[in-house]
Amino acid sequence: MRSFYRPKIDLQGFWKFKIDSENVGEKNEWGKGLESEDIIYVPASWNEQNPQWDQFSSIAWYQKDLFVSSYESKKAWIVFEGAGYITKLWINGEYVGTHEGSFTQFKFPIKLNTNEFNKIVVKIDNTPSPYNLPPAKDLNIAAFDFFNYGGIQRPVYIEFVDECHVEDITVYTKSNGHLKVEILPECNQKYSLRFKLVDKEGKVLLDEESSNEIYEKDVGNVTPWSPDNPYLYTLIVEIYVDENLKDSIYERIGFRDVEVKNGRIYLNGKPIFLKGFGRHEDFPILGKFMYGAVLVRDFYLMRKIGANSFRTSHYPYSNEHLDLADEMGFLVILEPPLCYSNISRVMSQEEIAKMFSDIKYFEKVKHTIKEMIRQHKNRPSVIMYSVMNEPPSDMYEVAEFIKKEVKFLKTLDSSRPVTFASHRSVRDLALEYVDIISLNYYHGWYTEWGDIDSGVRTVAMELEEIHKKFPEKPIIITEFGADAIYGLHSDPPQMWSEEYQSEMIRKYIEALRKNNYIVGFHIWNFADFRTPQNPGRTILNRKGIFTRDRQPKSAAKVVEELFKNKLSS
Ligand SMILES: Cc1cc(=O)oc2cc(O[C@@H]3O[C@H](C(=O)O)[C@@H](O)[C@H](O)[C@H]3O)ccc12
Repeated sequence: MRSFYRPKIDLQGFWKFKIDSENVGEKNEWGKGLESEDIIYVPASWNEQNPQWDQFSSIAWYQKDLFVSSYESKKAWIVFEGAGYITKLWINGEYVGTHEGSFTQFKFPIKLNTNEFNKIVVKIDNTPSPYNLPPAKDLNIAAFDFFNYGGIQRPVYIEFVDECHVEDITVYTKSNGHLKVEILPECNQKYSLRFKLVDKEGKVLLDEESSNEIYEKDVGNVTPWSPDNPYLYTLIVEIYVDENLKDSIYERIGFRDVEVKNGRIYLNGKPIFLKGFGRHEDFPILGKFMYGAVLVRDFYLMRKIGANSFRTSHYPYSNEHLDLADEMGFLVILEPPLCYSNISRVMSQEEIAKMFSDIKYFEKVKHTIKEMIRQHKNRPSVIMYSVMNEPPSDMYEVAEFIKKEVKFLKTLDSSRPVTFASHRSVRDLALEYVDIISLNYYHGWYTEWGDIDSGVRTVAMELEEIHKKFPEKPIIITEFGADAIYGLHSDPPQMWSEEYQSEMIRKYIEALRKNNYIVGFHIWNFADFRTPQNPGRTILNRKGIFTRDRQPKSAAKVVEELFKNKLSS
């Protein structure tokens, strides 16, 4: 939800910074102000801004001093689009609140002093823990294969609103022009609402008043949203008291339907085939902040190659990231920060069973999923949810957790299909709980290494077995790929060479595309990205078909040919 109307102070820029390795800041009342000469830029992860902070994954403090002249009778809140892992806030020495989780937006109501400087002090605790989402033991022993960047990593700003305002809206659309909007107003006075729908050319299609918090309308002849024509409308909701405008918010919406039937995924009544990538938010020096220009380059590269889709592996991406998916017509599988690929490095089997049976852990997961859906539910690009990545779901306790999680998610949003990315193949006990089966395969890399043909045969056999068991469910290959060091060549193709990566991707797609129950291929990964240090990684995971600075490896041409000529749309 965005607004052209609410006054806003962007807190992007240089902040005071102080490392607190011993966690003494709270005891010494650093919330009242920091003594430090260190400077940091927001938004961006702290790690690569100074080599001394690179391997630092503990506690650090930020401070911004802000002169506020006046903000009349408005309410103020501070919005963090993403910071963490644990964020604590003080304003002028007063503790305000705490938030857990790095990848979802949150806000705190705040009181600012006028005609003087206000001290905004933030404590970030990015200490890895097995109970974090996602779990880790330390910087290099994590259940996930991406670097544990920390800090205020996404935009942060102060927004001013009237006491009477729109707190949230939920939008449902259909490709035939049906529109339903649920409003959550916060207002102690008698109010009225106004709904406006404006098309791309600026033509006002609707302008209606209503006192009802549910607004439903057949708009009529709309242009549906699709990857070929990602047509967006602007929906504006205004709230009035005695004819006086109190708040105005907007959403960019698309009219589209998603359905799973007859073993396929349908968008606006037509079967779709997903061609794309698992991605990461990762860029040199910025860490987990994706600068808008980098996103634009990424999306043009994906478009050039013929991709139409990606998964937000392995956490919900930033607002700007998904704004661009809406604007440029990419189909998104939205995933919460639940990634368990290497969980056995972090905890024992008994500990895993205990964690997944723990009601407190489930409550934490529910809370994060709620935040993720609230933030991204109105996006036309989001066509399905992946509830987690690579859980050890050959264990009964984990499969039961997934069953509960899927059920919970559907109570929040039943309009989109649900999946999870499995790497347990035929041994997975949770495939029955999802609408679409998603499988990650690395035969030819982690197993049958050096022998792509044998790897592909194994995958083909396992797929047949899974399809026989669930003949009605569409299957997406959500991960497959091989590391390639840019500039390393080998004839014949050998592991880590550009040729091996190209061959692996080509052979997987050529062999498996014949199975008509497969409805998508996502290559792992779009670009190289930073990982924890371990003997299997050379600072980066090199499975990108682009380098970390977005230059193409040989595989990029191969993928373009496959996506454009060998796979249907
Ligand atoms: C050691 C290992 C074996 C295996 O068969 O699969 C596998 C998968 C792993 O994680 C997933 O794959 C990507 C990768 O390894 O390149 C990760 O980057 C991704 O986040 C994971 O979904 C890790 C290790 C193994």
